[in-house]
Amino acid sequence: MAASMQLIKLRPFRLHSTSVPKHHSRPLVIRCSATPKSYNITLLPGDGIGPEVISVAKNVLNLAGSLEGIEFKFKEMPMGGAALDLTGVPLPEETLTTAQQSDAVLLGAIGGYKWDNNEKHLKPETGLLQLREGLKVFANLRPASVLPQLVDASTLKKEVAEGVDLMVVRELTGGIYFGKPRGFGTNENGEEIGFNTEVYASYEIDRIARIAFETARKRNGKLCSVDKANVLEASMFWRKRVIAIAAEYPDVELTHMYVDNAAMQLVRNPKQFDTIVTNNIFGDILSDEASMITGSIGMLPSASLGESGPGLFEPIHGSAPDIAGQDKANPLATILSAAMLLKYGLGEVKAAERIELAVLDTLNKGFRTGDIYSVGNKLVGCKEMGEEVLKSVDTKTHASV
Ligand SMILES: NC(=O)C1=CN([C@@H]2O[C@H](COP(=O)(O)OP(=O)(O)OC[C@H]3O[C@@H](n4cnc5c(N)ncnc54)[C@H](O)[C@@H]3O)[C@@H](O)[C@H]2O)C=CC1
Ligand SMILES: CC(C)CC(=O)C(=O)O
Ligand SMILES: [Mg+2]
Repeated sequence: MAASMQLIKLRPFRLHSTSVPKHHSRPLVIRCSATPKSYNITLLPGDGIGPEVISVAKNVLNLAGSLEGIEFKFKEMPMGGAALDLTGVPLPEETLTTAQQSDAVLLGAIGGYKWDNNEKHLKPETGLLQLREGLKVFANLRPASVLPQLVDASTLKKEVAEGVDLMVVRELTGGIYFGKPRGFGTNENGEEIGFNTEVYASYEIDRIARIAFETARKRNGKLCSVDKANVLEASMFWRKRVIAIAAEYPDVELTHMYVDNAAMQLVRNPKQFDTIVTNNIFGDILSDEASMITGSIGMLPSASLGESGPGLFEPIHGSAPDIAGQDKANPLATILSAAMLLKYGLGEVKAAERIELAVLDTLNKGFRTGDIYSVGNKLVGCKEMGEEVLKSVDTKTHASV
């Protein structure tokens, strides 16, 4: 297989400042690799399948690193429901401080049935929002590409799915998930209500728009901004700011689409899209939708980056309580998140590519977890999939895949 078939079609970059220079033609490179290389990684396994996929991804990260002369010091901290049970809060101060002081953070997933319906208490999900806010990781990159090995796992017809290669750039620390006022109350008729607020300031839109334009420029120069500017003032403002920032990127073709149409177009003709930029909630929803084009939500990794400090890397899926503890989870999304950690978080591109190639090799050999299984392949569990990827990390190089 050609070495050019990258899982993640974007050169590494680090988000430097809100004022990215005009017509920036070089990748915003991270740190130079100095020897000996040692990195502190905070591991946040969380809940449900989180610990299962983190345990596998940690081993893969460790091996890929060691083969490239990199040492990792891992520190595992409680987060989400596990932390709520242990400490009474979903993001203990020590967890946040450890994460902030590390070189990168790898998260499994949080949440589950056990903590549903506890309106009075903090939810595991509150901890995740606090973590993203605490790390100031406003830019969430969610690549979604259909691998040739998994075309038959896509929910779409072969000819529609083949070759899909998208990047969703999701704003991660603003919008309705963070807007105030929020809460429960009563309306003027005395009826109970729940309410949230969608609010975006210009600096929040400008900085994510610049990241999206930079991303599109490094890919194929096409950016689609998804909003609901026909109805929502926050979206009208979003569109106005994206258009203003577009003046800095005359080489990038900008289009706009309403989110309802985008949801439909994604499954009608996904190849019309390359880079999509959108707000927190629309990006959350559209990336889950895009995952099924690629075969499974168990395949999609993500990188959340800020202007400085450690990045947060996590699969886009949740804690999957329906399959937790059964060794059924697909660990590839988390393994690929570890590759993104190496590439975008640490600038360790070679080690990242080792992981990407190992994933492709494992799929080439026919290993499949249940979510991406098709007849003729070998059905494996989370652990065995991890072991197979480990074997491939050990043996595969660019030349041999
Ligand atoms: N970043 C995070 O930690 C996230 C946490 N959540 C939380 O996770 C809990 C469950 O949420 P759901 O809506 O059920 O979403 P989910 O993503 O956990 O699961 C949705 C469906 O996808 C399947 N699935 C997810 N990951 C998989 C994997 N790696 N391999 C195979 N199948 C997989 C699940 O079995 C389930 O059928 C909730 O408490 C939710 O708030 C949801 C999304 C993100
Ligand atoms: C669990 C939520 C806080 C967010 C979510 O679903 C996501 O980021 O994908
Ligand atoms: Mg989500």
